Amino acid sequence: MQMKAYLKDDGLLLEEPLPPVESDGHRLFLNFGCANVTVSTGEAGSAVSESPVIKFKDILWAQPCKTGIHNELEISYVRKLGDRLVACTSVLTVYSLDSEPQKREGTEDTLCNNNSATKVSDESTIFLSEKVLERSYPESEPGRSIMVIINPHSGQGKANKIYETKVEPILKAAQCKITVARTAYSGNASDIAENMNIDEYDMILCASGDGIPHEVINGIYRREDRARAFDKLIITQTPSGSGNAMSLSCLGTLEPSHATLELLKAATVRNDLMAVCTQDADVKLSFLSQTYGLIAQADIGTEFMRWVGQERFLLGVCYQVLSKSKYPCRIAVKYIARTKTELSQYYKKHLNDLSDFSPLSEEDFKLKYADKFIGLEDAADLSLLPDWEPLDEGVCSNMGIFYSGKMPYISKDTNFFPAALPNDGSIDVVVTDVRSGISKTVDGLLSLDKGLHVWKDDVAHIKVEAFRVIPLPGPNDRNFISVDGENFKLRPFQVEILKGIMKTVMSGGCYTETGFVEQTKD
Ligand SMILES: Nc1ncnc2c1ncn2[C@@H]1O[C@H](COP(=O)(O)OP(=O)(O)OP(=O)(O)O)[C@@H](O)[C@H]1O
Repeated sequence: MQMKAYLKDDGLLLEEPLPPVESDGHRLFLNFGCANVTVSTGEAGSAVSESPVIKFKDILWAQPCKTGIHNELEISYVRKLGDRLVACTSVLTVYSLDSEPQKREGTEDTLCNNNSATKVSDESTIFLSEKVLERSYPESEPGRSIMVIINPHSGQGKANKIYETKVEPILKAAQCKITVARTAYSGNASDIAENMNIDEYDMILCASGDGIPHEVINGIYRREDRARAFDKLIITQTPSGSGNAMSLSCLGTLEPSHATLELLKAATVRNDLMAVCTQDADVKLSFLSQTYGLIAQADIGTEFMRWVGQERFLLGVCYQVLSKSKYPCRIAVKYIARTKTELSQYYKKHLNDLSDFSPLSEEDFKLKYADKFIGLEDAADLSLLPDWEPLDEGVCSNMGIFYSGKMPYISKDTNFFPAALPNDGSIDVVVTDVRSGISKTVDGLLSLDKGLHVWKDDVAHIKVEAFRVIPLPGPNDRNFISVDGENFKLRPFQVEILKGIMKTVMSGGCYTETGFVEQTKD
């Protein structure tokens, strides 16, 4: 006999709690007579069910059971096993939760009741599974068609294993149509995105670090039908690299199986992108950040230490701070909010802005300021941009960090842009001055997890529509510019916002909570 389950508002109430799930590291055991269990690999562990409810938020798929027995459904769902989620499938006899069946007569809930347990017709079984699916995907679509792009070299080379053990079992249990491509060279993800048949897919899932989403948006940007392609495809990430800002900022997790569940269930949001151009007309899109100075040195300048793992960045930051390195430059901006008070007011005003889903056109890719920079004899010449303003020369000559970004979390515990908003048409910029001294710099860096650094007096925090950075010769032998965590040739560059170009998914329809609204002053 199958386990009975009752349809409730938040999920399926089982007659008794689910039995424990156990894993020996290779196989998954679920000691449950009526359960089919997906085989998984990964770490060993066990999970005991506290609740007898399979919540809709954990349900991946529901379909009439192959046995053809009425109101028997095959339900796939995730369960917690240690820190991660595993996919399970159970056959359940589903009834509505109806302690008073007479009240429900003539309504859809007469499908079933827990007293009389009446079997329903074939049609009702289909209806029942559709109802479960509908409730399980209130903000998204079940069974999406996904192009998965894995960078086997991401992080410490574990992206393949992470995908196969933590991501794919959940996608398969959710009946997604999956095509897997593994990158064979740097730039391969761009080529895939440029040439893929967009009609076959709903989503591009980057099983990688942030380098692959960066390549994907640039591959799509090169397409002749880029407006239609950006309109059609959702771009998302399961974390597998050393930098996974997209999953942290949009899906709120660095754990690949949790990210997979989130990306299946989360709401679609339009996110701004940034166009980064140089004077020789080279335009690259960026979804995350551009940085010059301390952070770029700590990131790109420590590439030779990749074997160290994520700690290499921290080591790089410590070295830069202790050596009091400065990175002279000139910066000009087109302000949106120039003071912290203005920025707070702006943030509150735009916090609940909704995505505009009207179709994109070539107009949306038109750059407003690029032609006033490309080919300019003197990169510092602002005469063609009367609304732009140079940043303080003293600060720029003693600059420690220049960091501009779109998404709030750039890495674990680093809430660098707590005031970032997905589609408001602004770029957040943070600039520090090395004259404030090591202790203040360290104090600022220690406040990064809560995003409190932006409130420090000696940290400039502004919102802009566009900006220009001109690196100047300084005391260091080798300086770097990083765009989305990738090395960008050292030269003057200009960035402007492209509003709402990229479709992605975000838990709750917004960026991961940063705490900025609580900190804003009136
Ligand atoms: N097969 C490949 N061989 C070499 N490089 C590759 C290959 N596939 C992708 N790449 C490059 O690897 C880089 C890093 O990718 P990704 O962001 O996925 O990993 P990561 O570990 O987070 O990297 P990073 O340390 O740069 O943040 C990208 O710039 C991409 O172009």
